[in-house]
Amino acid sequence: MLRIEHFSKRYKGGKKAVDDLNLFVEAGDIYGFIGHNGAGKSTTIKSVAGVLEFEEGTITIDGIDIKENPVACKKCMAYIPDNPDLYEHLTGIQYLNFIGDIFEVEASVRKERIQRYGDQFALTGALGDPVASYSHGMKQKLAIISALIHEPKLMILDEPFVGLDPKATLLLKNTMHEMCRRGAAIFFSTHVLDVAEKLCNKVAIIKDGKLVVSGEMESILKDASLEHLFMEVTEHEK
Ligand SMILES: Nc1ncnc2c1ncn2[C@@H]1O[C@H](COP(=O)(O)OP(=O)(O)OP(=O)(O)O)[C@@H](O)[C@H]1O
Repeated sequence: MLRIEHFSKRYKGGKKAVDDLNLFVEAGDIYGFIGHNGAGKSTTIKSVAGVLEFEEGTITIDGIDIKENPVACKKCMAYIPDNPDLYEHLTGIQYLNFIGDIFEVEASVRKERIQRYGDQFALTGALGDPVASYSHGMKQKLAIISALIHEPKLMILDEPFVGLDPKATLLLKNTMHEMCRRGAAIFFSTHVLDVAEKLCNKVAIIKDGKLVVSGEMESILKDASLEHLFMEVTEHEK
């Protein structure tokens, strides 16, 4: 579903933020991406989402190259940044309809999904209010609902659990499972290692722009915890 091959990114005047990264996410995967602050997670995620240019390597989504055909890639994925920049002057429902228009989701299908996800995430009552009046968690929920409107094959999320209340956290986890059961794939960054350990079937650890561990959670961890492994590889490995 997502193939990142020999991907490197250098910001102007800086060292490589990501260096020769190879990572493969398959349909049905919930793939966690972890690393210290500044390790290169957001840089990778933004490049996959097609919002950051890069010079080295290839990224394909469902077999489509993000550089060659960014629009086709964006049609089959959803990206939720760590701090969603929503249109504050719109109401929640206007925003969802705007996203529905962009992704050409048919009106009756859209209505049903907005109702279902709005109810699930307890946001239906606030959809008539301007986004500017939402709390951080409400904006996160709106961004999640907008991502689900077109049933993406790949969902990419940067720190999705920050700011969500326990109920919304559980709902998001359930939604991720549900998406994967119908053959979609999820790739997300997080600092919450116990959530990643329980939720993900695969994990990758990045350190100073380089991948240090990746693969099936069970075979990587053996009897250790993800926290233990993370500390071991990020503190000791050069
Ligand atoms: N716009 C930018 N211009 C220059 N350097 C940048 C820019 N964005 C990120 N960097 C640098 O690239 C490296 C990787 O940053 P990135 O944001 O990808 O890390 P991260 O793993 O997402 O960190 P965090 O967990 O703090 O969000 C860091 O050294 C950072 O300083």
